[in-house]
Amino acid sequence: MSAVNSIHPVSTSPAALTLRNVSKSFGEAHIIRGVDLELQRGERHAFIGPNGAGKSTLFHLISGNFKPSAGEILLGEVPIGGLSPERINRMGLARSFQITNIFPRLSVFENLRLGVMQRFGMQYTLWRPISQYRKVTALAEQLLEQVRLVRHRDTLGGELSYSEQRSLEIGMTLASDPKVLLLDEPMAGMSREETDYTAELLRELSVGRSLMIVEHDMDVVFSLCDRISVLVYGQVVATGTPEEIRNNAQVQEAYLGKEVAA
Ligand SMILES: Nc1ncnc2c1ncn2[C@@H]1O[C@H](COP(=O)(O)OP(=O)(O)OP(=O)(O)O)[C@@H](O)[C@H]1O
Repeated sequence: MSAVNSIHPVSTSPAALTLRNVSKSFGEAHIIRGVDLELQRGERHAFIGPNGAGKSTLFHLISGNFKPSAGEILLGEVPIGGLSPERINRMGLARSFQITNIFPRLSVFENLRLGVMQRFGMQYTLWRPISQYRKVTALAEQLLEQVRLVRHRDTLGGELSYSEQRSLEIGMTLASDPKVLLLDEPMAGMSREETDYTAELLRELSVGRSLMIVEHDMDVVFSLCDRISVLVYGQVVATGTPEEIRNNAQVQEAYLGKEVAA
């Protein structure tokens, strides 16, 4: 199957994230098989593909949860393949998972403040300069507004609705002020209304960053993203603009069918 390789002119090089011939095997199972990709600065890029194609595995490789069996991963111009997730996070890449990952017994504000403290490598201690405390508080307040949770400032994380919990989680992901943001199925389990709301939120929050998402909701993928890559059996079979992917007969046949043609 031939790849559609059109580079969307979102920004000039170097790319925010580069994958060169990235592969991952578990024993004899070759799950990711030579993926090449350039995520441009400011670009919103989706990975789509059938269940088991390797989308989550690819995210695990980029975020440092798995070590590549072969190939190169660069954040900007710096190789990150095989580094720890914490180190990669400090270098400017943040990731959220399919499962919501917040502290249910802390308030929304406390969750966000914890995220900001982690960014500065701060632990909970009684002794901290007041200036640092103010900075952390100000940044947490800013995040609270960005993820539109001001009215839930003092609500416990566990008492938010599901989509509000995902908004909070996105806020915590942003607490490290990442250049590259990876979101794994951010709309999973949401109603149509919640999905539309979250898509709009992501559009706002991704300004000035590069976003890579894995998402099964094709309406979101095609309206939110600048480019889409189609992963089948661990290989990128096409990369292109939504229009290019929509019109790619091989993609329609191999995976999307009527969903995209409609
Ligand atoms: N640690 C592991 N050891 C062995 N096989 C694994 C491991 N992690 C994932 N796999 C296999 O890799 C394949 C790809 O899984 P992955 O979760 O990356 O797919 P996916 O495209 O994200 O699927 P979905 O859309 O269902 O989430 C699957 O066959 C899975 O069983």
